[in-house]
Amino acid sequence: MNVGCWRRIESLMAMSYFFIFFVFFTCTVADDSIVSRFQEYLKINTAHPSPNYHEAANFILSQAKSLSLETQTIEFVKNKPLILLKWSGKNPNLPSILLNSHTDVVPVEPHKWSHPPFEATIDQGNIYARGSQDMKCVGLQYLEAIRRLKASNFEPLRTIYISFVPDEEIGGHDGAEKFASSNIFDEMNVGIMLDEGLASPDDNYRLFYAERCPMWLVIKATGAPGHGAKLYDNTAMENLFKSIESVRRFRASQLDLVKAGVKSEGEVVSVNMVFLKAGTPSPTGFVMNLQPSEAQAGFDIRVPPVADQASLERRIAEEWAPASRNMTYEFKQKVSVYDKNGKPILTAHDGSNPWWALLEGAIHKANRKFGKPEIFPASTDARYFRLKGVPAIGFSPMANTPILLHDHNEFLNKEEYLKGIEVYEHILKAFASSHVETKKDEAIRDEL
Ligand code: MET
Ligand SMILES: [Zn+2]
Ligand SMILES: [Zn+2]
Repeated sequence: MNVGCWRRIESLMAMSYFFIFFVFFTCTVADDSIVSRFQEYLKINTAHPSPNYHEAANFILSQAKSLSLETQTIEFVKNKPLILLKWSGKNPNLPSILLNSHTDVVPVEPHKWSHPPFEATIDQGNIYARGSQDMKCVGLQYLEAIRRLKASNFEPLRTIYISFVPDEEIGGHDGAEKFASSNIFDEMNVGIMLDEGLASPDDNYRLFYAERCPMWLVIKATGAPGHGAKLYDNTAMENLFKSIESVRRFRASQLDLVKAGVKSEGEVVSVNMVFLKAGTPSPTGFVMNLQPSEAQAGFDIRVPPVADQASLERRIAEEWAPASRNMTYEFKQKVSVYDKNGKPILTAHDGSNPWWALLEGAIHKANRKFGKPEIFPASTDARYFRLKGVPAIGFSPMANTPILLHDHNEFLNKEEYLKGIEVYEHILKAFASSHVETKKDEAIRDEL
């Protein structure tokens, strides 16, 4: 080989090194700005009881502007803005796609966190913040996927809406519930909606077709007050404890079904005591030689759509808070697991729902796996949309991630976040290009 030939090989090699370096450098810079935008959103403190909704709204609106999306700010209730974004499809007559996320997060106990919950610190690639899993990740991943689709000149056939709603963590009544029953929503002609799911500790994503419904129960016992030294029947405390024992027996029976592998978490009724309130306060704590005349306990109950909700209500009235034991009860939140025709609220997840196959295909295209469809063990805004007959799938692309929603030290790994964007890119491409005819959930339930 002559010298000239060597030179040419050398310069070709130098060019390819430069090219590889250039691609690597460009990707890293792009990834850094994607992660910075996520951090910016996480730093906005939208924790209850006083979420900073306006700052979150301004941030989302500025992102929407950079993506040339149409925007609408809707206040069904003053100071609780719902941001609705729109990317118009080439065929606006086809049913649209709705991507939903909530902007609020649950409160924190900051001193129990290893990193401050509203600083979005990155430690060993993990982004620590309240909302990193539940569910600011998903909201921004939708937008980042749209950014990439726009950059590749993709044009959706169907219109894509993206909603950022307030108040999910306190029941969604001033957010998704009002939105789903508004004329604005009816006019959107939504054919499929996506909402939140859960992280998965293994490498299978989790997909949800239904959810348990919350029944937040407070039971109250009354009884004659008396001397702290006297043993007698029917005290408020004794009456309450008989109920608590009964609740605990029921709880154990449900947990046993899960432990034995007979049912999954979403298929049993969960009941957890969340507060106890009793006693007569004194400047040093509580009066010790007085048996109180009232005692209360609160329970977070979650009921799967496959359970008999009416019989659970009978159990509450007859065993957990019977009038015969001087007890009363009230629900702080009670959501029916049935629709107006008495059918359980769920989204078809078999061949009758073409969206399901499109979603699974898109996840495979992104080289990811998923497990068997599940019932979401907690509650989401998806139920309001399912109630309107719209198929809804719960999905948060977080594999190989511990489940930390509502926990201390909530985090999401940076690479997992970036991977999720790619997954949504595939899903949106599949959904927005699809011509498939789809049925409303209500029609599918009628056939069941
Ligand atoms: N998503 C929250 C939860 O499951 C809020 C539900 S409101 C009834 O606890
Ligand atoms: Zn959530
Ligand atoms: Zn939550």
